[in-house]
Amino acid sequence: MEVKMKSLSLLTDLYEYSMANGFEQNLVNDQAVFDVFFRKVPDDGSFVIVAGLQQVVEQLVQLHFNDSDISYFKGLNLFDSKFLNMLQNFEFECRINAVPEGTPIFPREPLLTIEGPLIQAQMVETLVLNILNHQSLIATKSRRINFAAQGRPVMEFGARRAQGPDSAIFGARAAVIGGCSSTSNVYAAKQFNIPAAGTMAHSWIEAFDSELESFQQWARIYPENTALLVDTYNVLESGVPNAIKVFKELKGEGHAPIGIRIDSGDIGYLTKAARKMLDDAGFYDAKITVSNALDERVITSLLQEGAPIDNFGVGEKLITSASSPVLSGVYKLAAIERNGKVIPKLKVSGSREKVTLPGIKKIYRLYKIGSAQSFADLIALNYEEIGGEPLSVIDSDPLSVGKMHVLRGYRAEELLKEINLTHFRSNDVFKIKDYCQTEIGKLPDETKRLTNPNRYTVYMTEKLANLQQRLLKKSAN
Ligand SMILES: Nc1ncnc2c1ncn2[C@@H]1O[C@H](COP(=O)(O)OP(=O)(O)OP(=O)(O)O)[C@@H](O)[C@H]1O
Ligand SMILES: O=P(O)(O)OC[C@H]1O[C@H](OP(=O)(O)OP(=O)(O)O)[C@H](O)[C@@H]1O
Ligand SMILES: O=C(O)c1cccnc1
Repeated sequence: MEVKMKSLSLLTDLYEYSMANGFEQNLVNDQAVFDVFFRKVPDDGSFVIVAGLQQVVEQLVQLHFNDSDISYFKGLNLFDSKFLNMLQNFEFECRINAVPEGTPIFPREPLLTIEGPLIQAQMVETLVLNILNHQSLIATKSRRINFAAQGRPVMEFGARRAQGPDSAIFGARAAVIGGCSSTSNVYAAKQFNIPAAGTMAHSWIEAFDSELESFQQWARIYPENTALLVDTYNVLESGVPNAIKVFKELKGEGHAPIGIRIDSGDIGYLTKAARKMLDDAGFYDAKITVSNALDERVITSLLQEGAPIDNFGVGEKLITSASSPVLSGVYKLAAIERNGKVIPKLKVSGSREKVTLPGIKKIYRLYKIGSAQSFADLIALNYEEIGGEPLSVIDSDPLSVGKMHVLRGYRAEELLKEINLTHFRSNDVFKIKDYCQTEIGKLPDETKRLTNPNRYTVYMTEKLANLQQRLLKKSAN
């Protein structure tokens, strides 16, 4: 049985409840639509891999407030008794549309929308962002690291250096969505049905009187799983020769060794020399695993210099997204529904980049007819017919020149899907990983490279652009 995340109803910023309490007294019957989107991709990449929807849904459907929560709220002396009564009998009534986990998504596109009573939709902002921002950040980092590894398996090794237990557990899940093949984190492996993997620590080797004896004892206990850590004393003079001795003994007993792990020093030089030694001894199939503060930059450099590496173990730089540790996904009001009328909302800001896209929207991935490769995305108002031709669109990037284009001969695939909250079944993480790889496969190659990727165009329809302009003008009056 799958273990669920603990209830996090109070994982919120106080102001969500201060506003909700105020809305209860003012706009109690208003419905709202909020969009989750981000403006900047970590590591200057071109897309984010969305992850965390399963945990968002688990949290929202079980959102409730027990007696101790209510008495805590009472003690704050901020909230009206009507509001506290509502919390006591709380049932989440909002509808959610979201892109499936594993979808690559671009700046300004709503990747999740929440529609329902204003009070409720406001209350869940912090929790929704907390979950989506974390898992999407790590899935995005994992995609980069796995892209650099060019298909070689990457084991997630980060539990000891993650920022606390939840980052380790949900980070491991996100790392698999982004491309990792296994995790050393046993809790995450059990919870999410991920293969648990690992080798040994230096302490195993140090604990014995000699390196050779430590290897022999390991081989005796795990004859079918002998990956020996060869860098405790001296990789080429001691570690690899001792590993070869043990592999020969194992071979005599009919077992095939797994290989070696190198965790320090010049990995390029050491793996080449170790590969030669293993091959000279006839152990062509013994795999070389490396670790030590690896990330996409180091992995790219190692593979460029021809390092014969079969597997990577990646911890701290992945689980903390060390080189770019923030995904600033935001939660913005797109519309209010009052007395059956939809009123689009816009946040105007000093910076053009921060002006929001008003109204209830849908997003589409666009393909030329007959092509499996997408050329752009499109943000449209929810009542627009997309797929008919021709369609007037404009680049949604606030820094673009703002020229209108006419799209012809395209196919549009809608990305936001309504989530059935009562019968939501999350996919297996490996299914999500496969889906992620398929979806990335549909994007232009230039958008995927690690350095200076080409910006992928996200259009908005003329109608949406006009609405934004109209509201901007109105706000200036
Ligand atoms: N040939 C290489 N090309 C690029 N980066 C490398 C190469 N070999 C190792 N590295 C990376 O360089 C960094 C070296 O870090 P550091 O100096 O801490 O390692 P170290 O010398 O093995 O020390 P320690 O034993 O403390 O880990 C690591 O991130 C490692 O993965
Ligand atoms: O470098 P990372 O990408 O985070 O990968 C995980 C690191 O954790 C271990 O080191 P540690 O020194 O904690 O323990 P050890 O004695 O097993 O090497 C392992 O040997 C890796 O170096
Ligand atoms: O199993 C391993 O080799 C491992 C696990 C966690 C961290 N470093 C290495």
